[in-house]
Amino acid sequence: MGWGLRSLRPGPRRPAERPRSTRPAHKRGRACLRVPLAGADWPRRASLPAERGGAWGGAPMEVAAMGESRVVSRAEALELGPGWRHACHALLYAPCPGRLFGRVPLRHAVLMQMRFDGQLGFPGGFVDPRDSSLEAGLSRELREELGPGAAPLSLAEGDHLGARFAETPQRLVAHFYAKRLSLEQLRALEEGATKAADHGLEVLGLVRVPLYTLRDGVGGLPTFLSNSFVASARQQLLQALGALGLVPEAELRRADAVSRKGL
Ligand SMILES: O=c1[nH]cnc2c1ncn2[C@H]1C[C@H](O)[C@@H](COP(=O)(O)OP(=O)(O)O)O1
Repeated sequence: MGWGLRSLRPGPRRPAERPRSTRPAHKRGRACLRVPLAGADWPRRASLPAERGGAWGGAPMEVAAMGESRVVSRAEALELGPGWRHACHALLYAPCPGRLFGRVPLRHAVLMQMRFDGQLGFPGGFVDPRDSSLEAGLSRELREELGPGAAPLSLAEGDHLGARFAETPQRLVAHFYAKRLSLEQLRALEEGATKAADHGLEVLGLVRVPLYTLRDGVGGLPTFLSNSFVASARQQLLQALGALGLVPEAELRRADAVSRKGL
């Protein structure tokens, strides 16, 4: 089955499955749900650029206290049929040669956003039945949340990094994309984001993720990871940083462990 409107249309939901809404009034009816994602890493893809080669290797992170979910390819996700909702979010990043305090390499600029609910997440959102494809839905959401500067980004199937689906609390597939920009493009996005329709409403501001760990072993990425993240965003961040080779995996594991122990 190819992409079709039917595959995006949510099926009937039992009232017991309906979560309490924290949505702004204008988006009520479009459910905001936590997606419990855990377990194995996203499949590696031969088509990934060389810099995406880092393998996650050992035990998966965030297994504890997570519900059941499964990895699914983009094509398989589209075969799930009616009754499944799809959400697409994207990690936008750029090489960043600068050094903090003149000595700590910044490595890359990676964008996340502070959401209306006080949690951190990636730009993106639910795909609507009227969107012609997952990527069209993602592009629409990026324009709403990042402003007109997002229009030329044109995320494509090839930028799909992975997806997971879960049956509870609602049948939802969480797709994740990554796109490498130039630092100039990323800066232009940051500057233009205050013109976005959602700015000051659903999106309170863009933030860059610190990809370094400071000398005290806590400042930087470990502290950032101790923030509150929406749904699977924290896991998506860690997996993408590893898969894209933006942070060495040993450092990622350490930052994850430190942030969990309590700072
Ligand atoms: O960054 C994210 N990573 C994974 N899942 C996310 C992220 N942000 C939100 N979500 C979840 C929460 C909801 O179940 C859906 C859609 O949420 P949202 O992006 O707020 O949707 P709209 O912009 O209102 O369309 O994904």
